[in-house]
Amino acid sequence: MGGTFDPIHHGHLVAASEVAQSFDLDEVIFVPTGVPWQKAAVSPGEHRYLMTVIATASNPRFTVSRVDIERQGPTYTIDTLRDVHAERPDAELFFITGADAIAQILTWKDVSELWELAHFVAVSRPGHDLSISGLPEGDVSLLEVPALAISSTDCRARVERGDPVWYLVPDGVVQYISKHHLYRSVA
Ligand SMILES: Nc1ncnc2c1ncn2[C@@H]1O[C@H](COP(=O)(O)OP(=O)(O)OP(=O)(O)O)[C@@H](O)[C@H]1O
Ligand SMILES: O=C(O)c1ccc[n+]([C@@H]2O[C@H](COP(=O)([O-])O)[C@@H](O)[C@H]2O)c1
Repeated sequence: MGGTFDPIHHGHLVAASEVAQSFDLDEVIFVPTGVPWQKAAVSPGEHRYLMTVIATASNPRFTVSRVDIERQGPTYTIDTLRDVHAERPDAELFFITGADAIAQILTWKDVSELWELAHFVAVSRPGHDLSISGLPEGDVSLLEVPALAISSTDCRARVERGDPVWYLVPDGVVQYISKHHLYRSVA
C-alpha cells in the first residue's frame, strides 16, 4: 500500500487489513512516498516512515518499505512496483489504493505499464465514488471496506488547532506527533 502517510491513520490500517483478508495476502507492505509529485509540501520522509513503522508494528503481516523514501526525485508507482518486484521476484503483487487515488490513476506515470506489475485493489472511502470507468477491469478490483471518514489532512488540521487526534491515529503516532512537534506552526 503506497501513501504519503502524513500521518498514517486508522483509515489506512483498516483498508490494508480488509484487503489482506479478502485477497488472502501473506504480507502488506506499506510504502511511504518519497516526493509525492501531485501533493504540496509534506513532512520529511523519515518522520512519515517512522510513524508508519510505529502504526504497523503490532501486526505480524504488516511491514514498511523504504524504497520510495530512498529513491531520489519524484515518487512514481511504476518505480515502487519495480523495486518491490526486485526484492521479492516470486511474489504476486497487489497495489492497494483508495477510491480517490484510483480516480486519478490515469494521470500517473507510465500508467499502461502498471497493470503488468501488479493487480490494483481500490477500496471505498467516504465522500468518493468507487468506480473504475476507463480502467482495465480485469486488472483492478473494487472492495467496500468499513467507512472511516478520516484523512491525514484533517488530522494535521486538528493538531494545528490543538484538537485531539486520539483514536483517529494509533496511540504511538499521537505520541510521536507530540514528541516531534509535527503539524504545529508554533512549536
Ligand atoms: N479513510 C480512508 N479510507 C480508505 N482509504 C483511504 C482512507 N484514507 C486514505 N486512504 C487511501 O490510502 C492511500 C494513501 O493515502 P494518503 O496517505 O494520501 O492519506 P490521505 O488521508 O488521503 O492524505 P491527505 O489528506 O494528506 O491527502 C490512498 O490510496 C488513499 O486513497
Ligand atoms: O505514479 C504516479 O505518477 C503517482 C502519482 C500520484 C500518486 N501515486 C501513488 O499513489 C499512492 C497514494 O498517493 P497519495 O499521494 O494519495 O498518498 C502513493 O503510493 C503514490 O506514490 C503515484
